Amino acid sequence: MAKRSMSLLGQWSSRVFSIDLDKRGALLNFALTEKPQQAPEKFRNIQERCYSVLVCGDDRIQSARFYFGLEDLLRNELPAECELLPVSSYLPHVKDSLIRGYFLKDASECPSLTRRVLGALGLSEQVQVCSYLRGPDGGRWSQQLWSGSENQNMDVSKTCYVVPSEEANYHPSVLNMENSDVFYCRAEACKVLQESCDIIPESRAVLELVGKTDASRHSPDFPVVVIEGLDATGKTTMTESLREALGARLLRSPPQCLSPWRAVFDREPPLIRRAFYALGNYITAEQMGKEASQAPVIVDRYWHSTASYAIATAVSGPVSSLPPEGSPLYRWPPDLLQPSLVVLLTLDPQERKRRLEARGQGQTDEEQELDHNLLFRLRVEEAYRRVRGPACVVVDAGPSADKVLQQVLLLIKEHCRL
Ligand SMILES: Nc1ncnc2c1ncn2[C@@H]1O[C@H](COP(=O)(O)OP(=O)(O)OP(=O)(O)O)[C@@H](O)[C@H]1O
Ligand SMILES: Nc1ccn([C@@H]2O[C@H](COP(=O)(O)O)[C@@H](O)[C@H]2O)c(=O)n1
Repeated sequence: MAKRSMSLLGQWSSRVFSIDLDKRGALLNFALTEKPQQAPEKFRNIQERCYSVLVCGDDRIQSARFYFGLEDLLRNELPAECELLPVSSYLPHVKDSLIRGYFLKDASECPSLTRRVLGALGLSEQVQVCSYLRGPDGGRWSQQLWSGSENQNMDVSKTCYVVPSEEANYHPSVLNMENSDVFYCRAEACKVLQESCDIIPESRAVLELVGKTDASRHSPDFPVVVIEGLDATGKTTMTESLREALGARLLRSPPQCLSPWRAVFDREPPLIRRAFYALGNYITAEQMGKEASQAPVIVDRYWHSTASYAIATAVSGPVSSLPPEGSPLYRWPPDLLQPSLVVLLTLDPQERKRRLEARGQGQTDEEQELDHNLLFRLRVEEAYRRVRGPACVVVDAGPSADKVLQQVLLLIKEHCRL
């Protein structure tokens, strides 16, 4: 079978498959071998009819969009008794080797419907379907790669056996984060939007706004202070108070000029959405450079937000599934202007919820996720603390607005020449 995706799949039998059993970090890992083997103990209670659907087309924009819509597509087409679990397949320690998809446990009365749906999917350029069979003794599990023919024939030459695999000491998504979730230079983020111009015409308008000058080495005359934090931690209150107290200019990232297109990019998969926010920082940086030649500048969100949300969303589970502290994934993009000080406002979750409710505004999907998923909130906050260049200074935003303001003013006095 000469499916174009085989180049991406690499050596089939060297791959590890990692099934995300829940959002709490329970990963079931298995590898493949060409010799028949007993199945891992953990697989004994998985029912007979299982499949994996991996998205592995060569066009990264199309693949990202296809994967983004795949869960809905499968839920709409498959019998309701099919359980869907996110699955990643990767070559251990090989950067950019990760392929995503879904692992499917079919408990329906109608196996032929499931096979028909998967057979049709397998014809697509973007998808690789496998089924898993229990051997006659019940102990062996084999994986068959589908040939992609209309009859859902299996390519028997691609049969492999499932064996347990060691748990990786980081989440598999870490392998593909650079230039998929986090962009460490303007050119890489621009490339994504350039590649998406045909399907997202708004990309052109964004690219036109991104300047080309490298202001990173220019040291502004006045201090630039960034205020970061989860939603409702008091960033707006703080940035407006600081503007008044210091006679400062107030900027935000993403900048106002991107507002008309933000909702469009918020509906796109991480690859495109994160590239948009990365570019927002470069536009804000240009504004910072100009404004800081005349007065102090206060910025509501900047690089720490972009990197932390992206990293924390790409992995699942507890804080330990984040890239380890000191990982280059927490570095500052060398071509992005560095602020003089970054303050991270933190808040007890209950108080944050109380303030959100008191404010009574609608929540974005990601805000709702923060509410429902304490682990996600913890990951974002920990990622904030790990980003370097400069590292953030953590301030408890629990006390009264005036007390928190006084504390931040003190920090500005300590860290910046005014
Ligand atoms: N120190 C404080 N004590 C009590 N309430 C506060 C304090 N700071 C801000 N608030 C209130 O909490 C709510 C959220 O604050 P604010 O809008 O400044 O947060 P934010 O971080 O900018 O939120 P978002 O990122 O969602 O826009 C507002 O109603 C604000 O008046
Ligand atoms: N510099 C930034 C700013 C924001 N984001 C993303 O936007 C969401 C939060 O924005 P709010 O307007 O609600 O404060 C957050 O989910 C981030 O994903 C970003 O990436 N970079």
